[in-house]
Amino acid sequence: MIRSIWRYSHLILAVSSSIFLLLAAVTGTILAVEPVSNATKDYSIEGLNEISITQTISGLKSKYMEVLELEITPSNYVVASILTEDFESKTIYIDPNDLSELGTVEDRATFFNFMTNFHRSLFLKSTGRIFVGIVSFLLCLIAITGLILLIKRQGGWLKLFGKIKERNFEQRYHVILGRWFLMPIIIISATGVFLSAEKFELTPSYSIQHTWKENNYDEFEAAELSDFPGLKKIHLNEVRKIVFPFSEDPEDFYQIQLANREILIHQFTGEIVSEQKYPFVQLASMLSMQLHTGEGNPIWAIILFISSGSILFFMYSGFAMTLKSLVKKKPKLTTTADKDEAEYIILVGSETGKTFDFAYRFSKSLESHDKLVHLSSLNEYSTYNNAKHIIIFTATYGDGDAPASATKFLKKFKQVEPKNPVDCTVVGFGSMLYPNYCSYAEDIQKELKAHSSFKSIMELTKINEQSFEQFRGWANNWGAKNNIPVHLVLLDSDIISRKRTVKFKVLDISEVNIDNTFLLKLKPHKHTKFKSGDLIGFTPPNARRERLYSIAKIDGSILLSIKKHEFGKCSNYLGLLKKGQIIDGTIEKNTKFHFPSKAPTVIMISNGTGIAPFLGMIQNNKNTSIHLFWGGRSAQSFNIYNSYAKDALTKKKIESFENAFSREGEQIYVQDLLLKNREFLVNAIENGAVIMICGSINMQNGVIKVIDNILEETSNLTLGDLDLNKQLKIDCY
Ligand SMILES: Cc1cc2nc3c(=O)[nH]c(=O)nc-3n(C[C@H](O)[C@H](O)[C@H](O)COP(=O)(O)O)c2cc1C
Repeated sequence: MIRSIWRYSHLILAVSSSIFLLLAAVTGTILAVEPVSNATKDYSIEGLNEISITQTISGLKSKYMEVLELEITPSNYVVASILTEDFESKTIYIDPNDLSELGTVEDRATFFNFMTNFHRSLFLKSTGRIFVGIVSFLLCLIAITGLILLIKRQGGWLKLFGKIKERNFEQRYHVILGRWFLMPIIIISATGVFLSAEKFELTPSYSIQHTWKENNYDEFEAAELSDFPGLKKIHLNEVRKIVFPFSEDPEDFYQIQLANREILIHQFTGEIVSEQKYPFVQLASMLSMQLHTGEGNPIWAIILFISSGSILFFMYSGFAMTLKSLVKKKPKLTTTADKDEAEYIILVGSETGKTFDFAYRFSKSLESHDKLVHLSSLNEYSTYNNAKHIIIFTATYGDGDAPASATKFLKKFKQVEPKNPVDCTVVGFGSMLYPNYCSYAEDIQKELKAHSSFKSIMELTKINEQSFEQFRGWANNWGAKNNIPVHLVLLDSDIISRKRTVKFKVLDISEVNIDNTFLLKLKPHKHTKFKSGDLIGFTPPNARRERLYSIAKIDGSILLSIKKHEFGKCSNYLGLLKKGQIIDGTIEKNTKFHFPSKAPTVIMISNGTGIAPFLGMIQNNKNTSIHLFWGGRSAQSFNIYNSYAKDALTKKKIESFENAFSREGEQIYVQDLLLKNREFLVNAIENGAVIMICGSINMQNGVIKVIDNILEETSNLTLGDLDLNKQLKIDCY
């Protein structure tokens, strides 16, 4: 909720100021070039701290007929306004060491004058200046809210420069540029606000009032300038400006502006007549000007240039992200039954709506079996007169917080007493990139388990990064448990992305093994591109749904490992195929699960039919060190893959291969093999190994848990790091 407030304020401020902000950012970027180009002039004087001002003043006075002013710029240029013997008035750069003239001060380029006017007032005079002042203020607020959001997103100040979780281009670079340039932008905008406020006299007024006793200086004993006590100790590096006495009137003094004060010096005696410190507001004004323009500090000017330019990117990426979230589909909530007639209650916690898509597919598949289903958000949790099953799908946000449509759930859950006991299941949608992976779903699961009216019929299932295959795996398990064959429906978006149908010839089909698994070898009729890890889809006659299988590319053909399911229309249809028969199928690229040929080591972890894509990858391996772990019920379960494994070992395509059997011998799972090999595993991961996991969702959960624990105990790396470094590839169902 609080995060939403920051997010909405950030967005509203950005939208409302966008056009002016765009103009201010473009002109600001151009103006930042000026101090950099000025810095390229070779007038900068070194060693100003060794030149006393008495030396410079007396030198100038004897060289020229009259000296009006001497200014030391922030770039250490020494600029003198003088009158020559020919009564020519000039403003020149000088070298105070030998008083030579280095060049004439040129008028400022018309282009930069034009840009400054545009930047300050958009050529709209006072109205424009007011606009620009307001836009600076808004920019300051946008940058501050942005920084707060960024800190929250990164998990605190200390993690500001930590790993970035965002993958999407706009999000990722919004964060990357944000952490470098938000602070300079806050400085640019805050100083801009100050300068505008000063222009409209909204800041306290200041002017230095020097006082001295009149007539006190009419009589004096003149001293040599070089002996002036007030001037002797001041060096040029401390001076901003010296205004020379206008006439020989003893009450016309040298006015010397230093960094924090101004002094008046008697022009004949050298006595300090008055000394006044600048008020705080004046110091703030001088500092604001320097910080806002970058004058005299080319490095800061370059930072200003990049920061102003980055505002343009923030505007683009911010609007692109907003647009994407605006065009996202409204959650579908059309289900058959109202809350008190439905037997199946599906409750959803979602921030951006994607979890609703999953819930909707699931609800439609239940409805296809004439079940009465009610779908709503978790926030609408209530009593349900007829409910037998409650299925909760929820995402996690922030630091393990509830997503927008679930923020009220836990409070309501404590207040609402259910009418009947119900079976319940929780599915967490999250991302392993976050330390609190699916933790809001865990919180809900805990609450449900502690409540006597709710019977958890399955352990919590976690779906990483909206993996449809993982979700399908969960749906199949849920279906098996409740005797409802769940066929997840196609949505419009799926239909658009459906692939071209290709004809395949059956080259071979194996016997079914003791686990009801068989191998099917196919050859595409026409030239069709595919790789191990891609998916092939079949829609059996009279079925509405396509079923996907992971491909192994063996000798240029497709090898599939298929487990026959009791209700599996597709697996039973494929099981009846005969050698030479032709079937239709579609190939779906699955680039995220292709073999990482540049990795030094690949660790393949699979169970059951999940070994299939690995068999193809292993056969085509050139020089990657591959370690294969496989889990199944018994040694006999592996028989259908034996010839491939032997071939791989003899041809040295793999370096090691270990089996875990759950129903014989040690009765262990594949994750137990990882525990046994923990040292090897950590070492390989730290040296860039890629881990590929293929098989059942339960196996995936077990394996991920083990890897997570091993890393936590023995390495600085986290699962999130592996995902980010593309060292983790998962294809489970
Ligand atoms: C800003 C942000 C914070 C997130 N925080 C977490 C988190 O703490 N734990 C987690 O498991 N997933 C986290 N996620 C991932 C989402 O839960 C995941 O992408 C989910 O599928 C989104 O579902 P939705 O689109 O229905 O909101 C986060 C995502 C974003 C964009």
